[in-house]
Amino acid sequence: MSSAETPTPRGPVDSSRIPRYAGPATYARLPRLDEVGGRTDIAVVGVPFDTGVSYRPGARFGGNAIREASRLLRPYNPAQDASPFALAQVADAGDIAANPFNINEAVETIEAAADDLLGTGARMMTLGGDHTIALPLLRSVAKKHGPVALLHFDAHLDTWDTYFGAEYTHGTPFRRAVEEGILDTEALSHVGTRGPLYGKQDLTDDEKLGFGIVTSADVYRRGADEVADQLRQRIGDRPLYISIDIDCLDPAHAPGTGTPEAGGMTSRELLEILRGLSSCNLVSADVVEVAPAYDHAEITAVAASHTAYELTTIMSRQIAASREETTA
Ligand SMILES: N=C(N)NCCCC(=O)O
Ligand SMILES: [Zn+2]
Ligand SMILES: [Zn+2]
Repeated sequence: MSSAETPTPRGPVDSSRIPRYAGPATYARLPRLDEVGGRTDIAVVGVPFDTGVSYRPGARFGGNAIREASRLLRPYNPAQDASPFALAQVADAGDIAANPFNINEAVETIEAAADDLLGTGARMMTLGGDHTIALPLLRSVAKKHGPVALLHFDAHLDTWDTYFGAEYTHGTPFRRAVEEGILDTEALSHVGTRGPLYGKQDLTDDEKLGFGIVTSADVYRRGADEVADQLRQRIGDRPLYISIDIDCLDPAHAPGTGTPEAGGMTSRELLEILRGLSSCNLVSADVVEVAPAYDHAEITAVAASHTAYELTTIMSRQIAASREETTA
């Protein structure tokens, strides 16, 4: 497509004219999908679903809490020297309506809705919801790209087998994904892992599935830059999916979550690692497990809104770069 045919993206509401606290919240005050003709380069979509949790519920309210907390985001991202909402069209695609009383049906609904969005050519920036939703999202992404590299930021492994006999839960999505062959097992990493496990076997099982682990202590000792370099080398130019459980952060940085664990990363470390991955081929991403009932002063929702902002910036820079390549 020539640049003449590329419409100028419609950006966020101008906060110097309409106070940022006015009006209904979309992510970053961006237009809704219907306001940009149903087509967008990046679709920010909520998944208000938390039937898969093993402890505190409430992540069903996470997406809207992140939208509310994102009102203060500004259009230029100095850390990546980019204006993400000008480089590509980013729009808020609303919520996927998943059945709260039937996990299997919800998983199917989420996959079908993701198929529709990805089918339009959009990349997805999903706001959860509990971590169960990563499985149907990965299924859909793999239909489009083949098995993808996965970076999984989380206190937890989420590669357990079942809970109370249920195979789709927030503790099991990545075991299911490996079993289903939708992940590229040469490039799977957990980042921010910590906390008690059921037994040592959890680690053996996880390693057998193909995962490497960067613990939160590793991040502290080695620093964000070195960790990002190492991850980038492992990922190479593979299509990459990033799944961020906000409980990768220390409860001091993200109290509003369902299964908090002490000793986590700071939000500065998380944002810096993501910035260090800006050259990766990020095809879609999620930020999950924000449970606003346990939040204070929007600490968690603000961290999540900035996390999604860095991810969106990575994607929009790549979209702009590949557009330039095809017009050159
Ligand atoms: N994905 C999250 N947040 N937590 C998984 C914890 C599973 C457990 O209760 O053992
Ligand atoms: Zn977790
Ligand atoms: Zn998780």
